[in-house]
Amino acid sequence: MSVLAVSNATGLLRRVWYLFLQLLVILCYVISITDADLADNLFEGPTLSPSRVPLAAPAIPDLPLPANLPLLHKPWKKHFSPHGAPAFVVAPAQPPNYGPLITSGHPPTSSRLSKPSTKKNALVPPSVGLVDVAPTQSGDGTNPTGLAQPPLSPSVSDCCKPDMVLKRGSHGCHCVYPIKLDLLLLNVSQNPNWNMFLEELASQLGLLVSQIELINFYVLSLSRLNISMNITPHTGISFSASDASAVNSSLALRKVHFDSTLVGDYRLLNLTWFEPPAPSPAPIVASSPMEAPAHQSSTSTSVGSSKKGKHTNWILILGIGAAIVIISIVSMLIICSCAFRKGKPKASPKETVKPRSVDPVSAAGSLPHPSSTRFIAYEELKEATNNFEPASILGEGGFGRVFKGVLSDGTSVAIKRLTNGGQQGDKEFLVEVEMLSRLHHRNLVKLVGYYSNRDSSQNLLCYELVPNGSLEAWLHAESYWCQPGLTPV
Ligand SMILES: Nc1ncnc2c1ncn2[C@@H]1O[C@H](COP(=O)(O)OP(=O)(O)OP(=O)(O)O)[C@@H](O)[C@H]1O
Repeated sequence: MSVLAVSNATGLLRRVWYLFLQLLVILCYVISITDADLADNLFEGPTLSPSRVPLAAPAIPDLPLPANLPLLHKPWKKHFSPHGAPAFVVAPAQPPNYGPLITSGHPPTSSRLSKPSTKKNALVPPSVGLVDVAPTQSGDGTNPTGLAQPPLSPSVSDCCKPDMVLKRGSHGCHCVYPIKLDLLLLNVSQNPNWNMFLEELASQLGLLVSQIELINFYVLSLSRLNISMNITPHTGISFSASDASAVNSSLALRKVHFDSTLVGDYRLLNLTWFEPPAPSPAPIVASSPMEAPAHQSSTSTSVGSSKKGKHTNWILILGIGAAIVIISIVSMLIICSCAFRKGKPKASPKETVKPRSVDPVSAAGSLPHPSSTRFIAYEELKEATNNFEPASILGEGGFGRVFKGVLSDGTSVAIKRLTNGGQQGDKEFLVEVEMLSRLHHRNLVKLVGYYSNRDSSQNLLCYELVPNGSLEAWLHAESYWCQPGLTPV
């Protein structure tokens, strides 16, 4: 393989290597981005727990979520955090700011709040529940406000999976994914009709009353109440994105109006939309009750799903990386093979010079002749020097005698007849002719032409005649011209 081809291949390899490094950098960047997403997912995991529903919601725009929420990459649940959540509102996940008006019938304990979405036999309609669970009315000392408690659903068991609740009115353990709502009621009357409240809420949200379950409440002041509820889907196991968005929109923009004699104005503190974790419906019936707290179960489930996502992402990253490496290697091989193929014709500098500068054979038995100067027939040279008569000798050098002559076109020339140098001499002669024919300088005698015949071992060079003899002749005139066979020009 020639030096040229090797250097070309090295350059290409270097380029391919740079390309490979660039791809590697891009891959690292992709990995870092994906890692950030993974970190986000992991961070987000625990927040999926119903017990960690954020109350101090981040600021969000006033506008409700669009009706067509993205269905791809759906989170397991979505928080529709309304705007303007009052800072003094007590988070459901945190110990409420109990004042002297805490109701005694159903003290809102944090343990209840940690499992808001699981209920046992919550099949009692609100009206019945109201009768069953309503606390003692005002004036009993336990509830100084005299506020009638909302009809909370009975306590529950852990029949359902995390984030799921029992569907009201169903038989067995029929679990569904709810929408969790936290409303701040700003002007609750002394003795509100909670049934009417639920009816108004359900009708304006396009729901059935049986779909709404009140799960907790905090009394914040004389007329303020923080109430939590689950809304279960009428059909299927979860709400669609558009349904959830519609509920969020209606409440966030306060399109739902309650009778002023009931609860007055309100604020949507939090809305959480739960969804099945996979596109395929989640199993409806849970296998066994869970001993662990719902918070832990849910958290572990979330982390598990995050791990699944992480695993999938890593497979994707590894796949992309492997593809890049394979493509790089294949490209490198292709480029190398192309380079070597290109390098072959350029075999060697020696070989490249010959075909370019030497013509095909001009006489039988002769080597290829140089094209850069004129080939003069032997007969013409013979004629020009009178058959190389001794009288035309100009001098003699190391390679042979030099004859004075006149070519057929009248050019006076000095013809150097080289002594036999053998086949190797022929080669060297032709190379020299090639070189001499390309040399042009005012102090150099111009080569007019040449004659070469390998068979007869005749090699002659024909120069321009330099009149007035040589410098040596002028310096040593007598001794020079006295040499036998030499005559002044
Ligand atoms: N172009 C020329 N015109 C006139 N005379 C020439 C020319 N070339 C050579 N001569 C004469 O022929 C003699 C021999 O020349 P040649 O070139 O063969 O040998 P050289 O240069 O003297 O020595 P060497 O053989 O070592 O190169 C020269 O001394 C010169 O007198």
